[in-house]
Amino acid sequence: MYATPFLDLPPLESAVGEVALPGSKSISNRVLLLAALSEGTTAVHDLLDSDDTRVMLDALVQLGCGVRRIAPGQVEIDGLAGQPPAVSARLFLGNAGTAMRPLTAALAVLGGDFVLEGVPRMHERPIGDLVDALRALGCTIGYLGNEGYPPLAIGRPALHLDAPIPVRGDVSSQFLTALLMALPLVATERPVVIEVQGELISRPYVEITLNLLQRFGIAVEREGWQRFTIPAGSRYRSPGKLHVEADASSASYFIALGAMAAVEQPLRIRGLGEESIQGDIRFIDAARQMGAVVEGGANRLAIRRGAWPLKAIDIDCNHIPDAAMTLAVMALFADGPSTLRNIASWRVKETDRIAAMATEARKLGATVEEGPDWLRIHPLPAGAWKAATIHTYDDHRVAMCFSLAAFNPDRLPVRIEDPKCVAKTFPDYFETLFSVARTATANIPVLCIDGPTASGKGTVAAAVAARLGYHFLDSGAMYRVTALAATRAGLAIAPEQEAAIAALARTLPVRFLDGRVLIGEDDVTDAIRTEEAGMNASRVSALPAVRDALVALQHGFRRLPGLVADGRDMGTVIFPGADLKVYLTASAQTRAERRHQQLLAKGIPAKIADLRADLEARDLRDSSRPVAPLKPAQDALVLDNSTATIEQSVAQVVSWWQGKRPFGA
Ligand SMILES: Nc1ncnc2c1ncn2[C@@H]1O[C@H](COP(=O)(O)OP(=O)(O)O)[C@@H](O)[C@H]1O
Ligand SMILES: Nc1ccn([C@H]2C[C@H](O)[C@@H](COP(=O)(O)OP(=O)(O)O)O2)c(=O)n1
Repeated sequence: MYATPFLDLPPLESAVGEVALPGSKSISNRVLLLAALSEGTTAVHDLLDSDDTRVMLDALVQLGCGVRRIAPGQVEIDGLAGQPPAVSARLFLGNAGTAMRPLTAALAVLGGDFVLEGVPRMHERPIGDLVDALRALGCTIGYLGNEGYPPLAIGRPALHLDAPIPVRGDVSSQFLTALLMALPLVATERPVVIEVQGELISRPYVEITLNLLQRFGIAVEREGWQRFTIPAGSRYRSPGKLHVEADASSASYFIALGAMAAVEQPLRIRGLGEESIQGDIRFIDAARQMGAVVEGGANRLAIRRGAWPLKAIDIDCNHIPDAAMTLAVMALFADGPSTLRNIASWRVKETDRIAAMATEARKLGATVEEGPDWLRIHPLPAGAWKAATIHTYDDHRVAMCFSLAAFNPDRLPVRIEDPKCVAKTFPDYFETLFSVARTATANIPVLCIDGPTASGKGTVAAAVAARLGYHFLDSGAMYRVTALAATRAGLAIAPEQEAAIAALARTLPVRFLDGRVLIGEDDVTDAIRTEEAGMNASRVSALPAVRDALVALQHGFRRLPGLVADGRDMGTVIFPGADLKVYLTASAQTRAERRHQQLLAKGIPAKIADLRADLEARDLRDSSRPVAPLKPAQDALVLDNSTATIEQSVAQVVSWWQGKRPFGA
């Protein structure tokens, strides 16, 4: 997951390969609650691991369920067997509507002493229609903040279930889902009837609910979409084991990606097929209408580009409310204006999604019209795109949708603010995108920090990489590893052995893993950091054939979404076209003192004067060698940080970087 303030997506050109998607959010949270309400233990497989499922699991633990995390994506839940949980509890449900609504209904019907609350945005998402329906059947629910919104206080009910229970269906189908999951708990002696008032929106989500209720032993009778009867004698029973399908809404981004960018070979999705029980699978039909070629199997999809530009679409999105947001970005690549209708529910989601999609698409240069429950997006022709900073409103879908704008024909990067908001349903969304997206190497940004030893290059470069979410190349480590391997192989570090050392360097099984450096399985992280290893690295680095041998390895670090590289010749030789080159330096005395501190911290005694003499010798060798000597690139910005702190140095480099980006202030 990218926990950076923003993530810059370089211009992307095509997509190929296969993705495995996280489990469905809708199915995951329903299954967790049903398992909690059932008799018996349920083993849930392929469960989505995200913010929303985490708050649900935490709530279930607080309510007294046995929850065992067996492996990533696998939990076992010991059900409460329909008994009221013994404890009173204060449940924090984040911004998870799929936890707030069903838990409100279930706990209100079971009764107890509960408070249900969430993040500030959750307290702006209406729940009054559900509360009204629950109060009408005798539940005790109070508002602790604003009337009609969480947080809620739940007490003990005096239920009367003889008359049909009315619930509004035109704001959110989650209210009906919540009642359908709660009322089997009290339909023991008599049937319970729910009547939907108004047109029921998002029916496919209700179908998921009915399908899962069936799996847990409850056969709801349905008359049209107006009347639902939960039969007398209903009792939740665990199905034992249950697999969660991959999330069809998450799949929409990759279906769109295939439609836009899988030109020669299809993009493949695992864990989801056309027969999915999730309504958002019908996004496939919309994508096909826009020109995508989609082939589906039982548990897989393959998508590639058909019509290009995509065909404009005019569509009622009631049946695919979440996935339809993806169409709004696809519409930028269409052959005419596209209209998305019947999307009033977007206004009360994680954010006002109609406003958000319109505002952010306009930043890209698009013309967008919006109404109370519709959105019309005009295509953006080549030459008219702008490099935009996309605000994401703590809404995972806004972030994921707009990542597709990186495929713009003008080859402009797209900045996504607060990329970690995708954690709500798809924590590794961007990593997954980068695993299948392709672009010319020249499009991948590189930032070089060169300079003499102990100037702080490594420290500053690693911090800048972390700040930007970029990869980090410590090129000095490659010379250090080569020198160590040569010494261990009994080779003298001298010109006579140049060819042999170069051959060794070319086939060296070196790996960089979470800050550790490995040769094969051998962890050499500490062994390459000694002063002697540094001096040997300097010697080995003066051999031209060795430098040659390490070029490809260094170029290999230039991967999406970008690279920060530190060394001696990053800006002059290895990445001469880098977007930003910094030459970091400090006085010899300051650098000797820094090394001294560094060694002391490791418990290695040293004299500052000796260290200074050594580093001056190393500076001289590194800068006087004929091949790739240490010197500032012609277009490098020089930063002497003798009197600056690490944080100030990092801030300066990041500020220079921002100045090079096309996003404006
Ligand atoms: N202003 C500063 N900028 C960068 N590093 C500093 C600064 N002040 C002290 N240091 C310390 O200097 C030491 C050398 O930094 P390092 O990144 O290893 O240098 P290099 O990679 O250039 O050899 C580290 O212990 C680092 O924490
Ligand atoms: N891009 C690079 C990086 C390092 N080297 C050589 C020269 C250096 O003295 C050694 C060790 O580099 P390293 O960056 O690890 O050393 P310091 O941390 O600056 O002491 O490798 C190089 O020639 N080219």
